[in-house]
Amino acid sequence: MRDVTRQLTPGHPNWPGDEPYRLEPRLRISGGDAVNTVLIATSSHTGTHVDAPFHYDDAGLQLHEVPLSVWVGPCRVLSATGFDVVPASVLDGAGDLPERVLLYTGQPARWETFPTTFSALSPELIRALAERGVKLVGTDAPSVDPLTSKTLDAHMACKEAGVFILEGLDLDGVAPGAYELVCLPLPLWGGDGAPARVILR
Ligand SMILES: N[C@@H](CC(=O)c1ccccc1NC=O)C(=O)O
Ligand SMILES: [Zn+2]
Ligand SMILES: [Zn+2]
Repeated sequence: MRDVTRQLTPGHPNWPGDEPYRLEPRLRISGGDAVNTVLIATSSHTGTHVDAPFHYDDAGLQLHEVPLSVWVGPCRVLSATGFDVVPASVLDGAGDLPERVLLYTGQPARWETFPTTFSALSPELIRALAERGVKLVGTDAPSVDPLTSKTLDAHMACKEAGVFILEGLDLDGVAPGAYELVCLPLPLWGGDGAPARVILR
């Protein structure tokens, strides 16, 4: 079993301008309360997280409308390092693919700062995955589109092809191959996405 989740730490690098993860103390035993509690604050797109289609499509499914079966089941890890934009040719010779494909683009296990230059996925790759029956694409990069994209071409290709998105994985040192993916997003009603705990086994 391998945990491929980025640990959320206070100040975890975030999409520029977005809300960082933090815990704001509410009740404190040290202050005379019976228990400790916190307010959990974070963007829905911090660290390892899923996108619900509503993130990039007003008419798309919100998180509670996406079946858990999307996120759990057979998957393949493919290596796709060294690209600005990952081309469809990374699937050459990959054979039959399961419904979930995770791409290692070379991101390190820990982000000290937000990686502003990362590998995006090409719309052609998204379409080629969908043609092979893939329903979920995952990446170790913070997004499937480049940081400065205004048109979100890969997200739009996912919308058109019905491919769900998992972002911000830690795939450093994971051997390419076949696994079972267990990705459990927080059950946030109405969410456009959510942090997820993700393991491979
Ligand atoms: N596409 C990125 C997030 C993203 O685009 C974003 C996240 C927070 C605030 C603004 C964002 N994009 C704005 O154009 C993602 O899915 O994680
Ligand atoms: Zn996201
Ligand atoms: Zn996204």
